[in-house]
Amino acid sequence: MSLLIENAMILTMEAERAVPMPGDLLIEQGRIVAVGDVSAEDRARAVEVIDATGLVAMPGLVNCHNHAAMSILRGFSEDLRLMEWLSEKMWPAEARMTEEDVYLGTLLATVEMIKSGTTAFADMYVFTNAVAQAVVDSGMRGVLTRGLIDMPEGEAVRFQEARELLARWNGAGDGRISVMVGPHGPHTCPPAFLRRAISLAEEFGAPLHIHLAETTEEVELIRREYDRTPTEYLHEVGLFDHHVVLAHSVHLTPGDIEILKKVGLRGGIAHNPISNLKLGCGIAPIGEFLRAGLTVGLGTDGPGSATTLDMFEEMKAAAWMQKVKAFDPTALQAGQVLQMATSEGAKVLALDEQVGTLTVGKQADIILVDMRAAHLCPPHDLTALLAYSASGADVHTTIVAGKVLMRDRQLTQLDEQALIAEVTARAKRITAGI
Ligand SMILES: CSC[C@H]1O[C@@H](n2cnc3c(O)ncnc32)[C@H](O)[C@@H]1O
Ligand SMILES: [Zn+2]
Repeated sequence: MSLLIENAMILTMEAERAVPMPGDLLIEQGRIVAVGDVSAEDRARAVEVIDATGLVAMPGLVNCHNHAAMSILRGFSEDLRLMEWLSEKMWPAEARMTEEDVYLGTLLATVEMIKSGTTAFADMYVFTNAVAQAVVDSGMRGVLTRGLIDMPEGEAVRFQEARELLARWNGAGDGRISVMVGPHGPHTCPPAFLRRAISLAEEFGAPLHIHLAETTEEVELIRREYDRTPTEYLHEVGLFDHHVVLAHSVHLTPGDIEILKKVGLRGGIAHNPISNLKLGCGIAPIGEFLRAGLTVGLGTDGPGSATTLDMFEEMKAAAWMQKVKAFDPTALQAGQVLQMATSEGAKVLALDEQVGTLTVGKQADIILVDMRAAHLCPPHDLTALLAYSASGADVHTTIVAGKVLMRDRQLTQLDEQALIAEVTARAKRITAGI
């Protein structure tokens, strides 16, 4: 099966200052086999042709941190501090959620992501068989973890689910699913618990994904408990000997950044600017991370804290926040946030051999963005327009592993209205009285 995308402006994202070039893309067996000039002979083999006149073809966006099923809790509880929001609202609601709720919530989130140009996402949640099944059914690419929190009861069950995710789902969905180990965070994972999670990762040769230094409360708590910063704590327990995704990392000190630099951190930071804004967490020191040579990707966080899963909004917020933090409009530029949302995000999630750039041999995770709109005119600088002026609603077509999941804004696999009705009905039961 081969798919030809012709007459596109192609942004390969192979370099920060990549310049869009006119041309075609040929996809065979789910992979990119030609970029730019496609020979007449190759064109003739195409079974399906998409005319991309007026559209930019670029790598699908990579969301490095999500709790997708929380779409079922979106808008249920707002304007609270993180610890209060989690312990008084989210965790009681999650305790009522069934496997089917998680499946449908995740599937609804995939609709939103596909419609706004995300092709791969990292997730941390519970009932992960259901999360994985939703990823398979959606056609998206997922990097999944079973979130592990130290609680008085059920530790064996949580670790059993994490183990099952690793053993059963890694590589599933024709290789679209990969699995990491997900200790939730420094304040929810004491040392022995964290070591158990690391051992599990070592057993399966899997990377890890964890929240880090999201709030000043967390920093104070870890200081009181261990007389360390959260980063020092994780370092001492041995987390940084592995490929690790560090979500948030808002309150890292220069010493913490030095630690990550010294260990030659494999993986990187999943920066969630809108969630950090909305929860009043602060502004992560992205400029310092980049100067230290760390890899930084973008994420939304869960739909409860992020409001939407639109990665175009995250690109804007990331740039604006760094500019205002530094009082410097040259801080974090358009090309950099586009890289964070594509090629750099793929590195953070250990997906860079497969996706993140439009390169021959990589998986065909591609989006077409419709530039034929008043807010995307005139085309002086397509990179700046994509980073600062476009939104998820401008995504015309979304392709994962060569399969078209949305064509001309019509979903090909999922029934959005049916999912909305199902999730709306379930949300009432979950949140009643909390
Ligand atoms: C045990 S699965 C993951 C767990 O994380 C919770 N969560 C959602 N958003 C955040 C956030 O911003 N910081 C920390 N934890 C978060 C979610 O409710 C799940 O319980
Ligand atoms: Zn999170």
